[in-house]
Amino acid sequence: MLPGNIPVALTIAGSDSGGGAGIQADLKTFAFHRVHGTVALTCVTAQNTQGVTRVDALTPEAVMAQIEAVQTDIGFDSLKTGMLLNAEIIDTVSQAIAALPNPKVVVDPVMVSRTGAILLEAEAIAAMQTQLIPLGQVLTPNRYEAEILSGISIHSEADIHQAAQAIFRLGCPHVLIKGGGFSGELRGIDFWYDGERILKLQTHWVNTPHTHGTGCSLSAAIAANLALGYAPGDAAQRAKDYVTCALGSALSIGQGQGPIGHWYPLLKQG
Ligand SMILES: Nc1ncnc2c1ncn2[C@@H]1O[C@H](COP(=O)(O)OP(=O)(O)O)[C@@H](O)[C@H]1O
Ligand SMILES: Cc1ncc(COP(=O)(O)O)c(N)n1
Repeated sequence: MLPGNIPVALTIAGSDSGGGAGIQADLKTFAFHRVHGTVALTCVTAQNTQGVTRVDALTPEAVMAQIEAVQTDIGFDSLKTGMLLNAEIIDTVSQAIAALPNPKVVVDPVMVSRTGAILLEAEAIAAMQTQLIPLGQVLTPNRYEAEILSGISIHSEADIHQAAQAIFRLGCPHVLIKGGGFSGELRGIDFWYDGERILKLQTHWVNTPHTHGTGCSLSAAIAANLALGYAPGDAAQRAKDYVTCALGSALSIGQGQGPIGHWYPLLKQG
């Protein structure tokens, strides 16, 4: 048995049968941070490296029961939300989070998969904006999600700054706009805004088509680092480093976009 307190994180997200994104990415990320991962599953996707062929939602009651089961026995130091699919699940998850005493919450506002599948119903976007986002400590939209949440179409660094400020006004104190969808010199640069300063989180661009699960893994790594006790800004920088390394070991499996390789630290040990 390990001594001391084991850090625990909870992911409230969907399942990806291909093992690249969703709770599968989250649990791998937690494990590689030596954080015990727990789960409240919101939906099951039939998914592979090429696309999503079916989505089945769990009931909001089933989602709430999972959160309560973890909370009343194991507890958790941080949580992240991923694919929530519909307004009813967002409502339930928001109620559960609002009842927590001192939550460290990362909201990944998952809307569309890399392969173009809808992962959040259009009528649920308002619930995401008004109910869930104000409860988060860190919010991690990609380019598309930042455009939807801010109403600003992003073509330049000035647009990113404007979007970050507009999203900040939704009520989450740290906004990280992710740069996987940017082009030119903005490619791969993430923008961190805390209401005062905009910081660039920059590593290097990895030239691979196998990027499935980068966003899920980034938000899970932020949650893991929050569970480990890091401050939000440090947690974000460490998460960015983690995802960059995992992209460098991405897996060429399936016919489409393979997942990032979480076990790069083991490969390094030989
Ligand atoms: N090819 C790449 N090389 C380096 N970093 C990348 C690459 N693609 C995405 N990233 C990084 O992965 C993280 C997830 O970003 P992004 O792909 O924009 O999110 P999502 O998966 O939600 O669409 C960000 O830190 C982004 O900068
Ligand atoms: C269950 C689930 N959750 C999240 C994503 C987004 O990940 P990506 O942007 O890499 O497709 C996904 N494809 N599936």
